[in-house]
Amino acid sequence: MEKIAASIMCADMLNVQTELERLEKTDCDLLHLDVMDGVFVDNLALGPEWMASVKKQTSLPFDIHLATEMPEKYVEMFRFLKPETISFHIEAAANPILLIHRLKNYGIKPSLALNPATPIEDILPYLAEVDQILLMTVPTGFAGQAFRKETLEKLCELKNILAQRNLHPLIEVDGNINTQTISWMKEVMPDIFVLGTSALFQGGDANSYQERIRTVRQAVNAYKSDF
Ligand SMILES: O=C(CO)[C@H](O)[C@H](O)COP(=O)(O)O
Repeated sequence: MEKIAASIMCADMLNVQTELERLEKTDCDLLHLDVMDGVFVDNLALGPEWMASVKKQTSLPFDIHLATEMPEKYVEMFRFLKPETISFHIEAAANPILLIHRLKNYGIKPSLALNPATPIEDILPYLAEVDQILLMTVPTGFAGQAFRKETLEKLCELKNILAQRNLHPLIEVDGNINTQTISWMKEVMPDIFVLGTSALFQGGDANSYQERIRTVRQAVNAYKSDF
């Protein structure tokens, strides 16, 4: 079954404990945590001490996205949190294969993050080595951006390549994911949907998180059954 991840950088940062309690009451599968270094992207987000406090308040597995230069350094900084997955950007890694193997040795699933501007060819040599591919559907860095429609072609191409090579890393999509943008993916359904401001944390009644997640799941199931 497809998984839902909640992107915590989009939550109400002045009420994180309450936000986590609300998420605990939903059937969300993962907590997506973006690390931004102000260099790889023009934004700063989420440090290890803060994540350690979050970990004490939630049972949701961590899905960390390193939107950073030098992911090798950040893997060392964040591995004590025992995340399920760490995604890093191929262009930022000094030696991707070494980092993939190091993550595996640490018991963390390696994932490659792909920005809309990064060609798919850049990750092809590593597809057989990773558990996940984080396909960014907006340029990494900021919540609340518009969906980049050209990433749909990339999703399609990636699915085809994986099928041709009989490889099965999970495909995670992140950036303006909601029922409308999911409808555009119906022919090439990804495996994990990261929900941020667009489908989950936008204003309104925060008690309806479960309802919003249910709506997304229903959309995924409905579009899947169309194909
Ligand atoms: O990766 C991110 C930003 O780079 C966020 O996880 C993502 O943008 C959240 O979703 P939304 O676009 O709906 O705010």
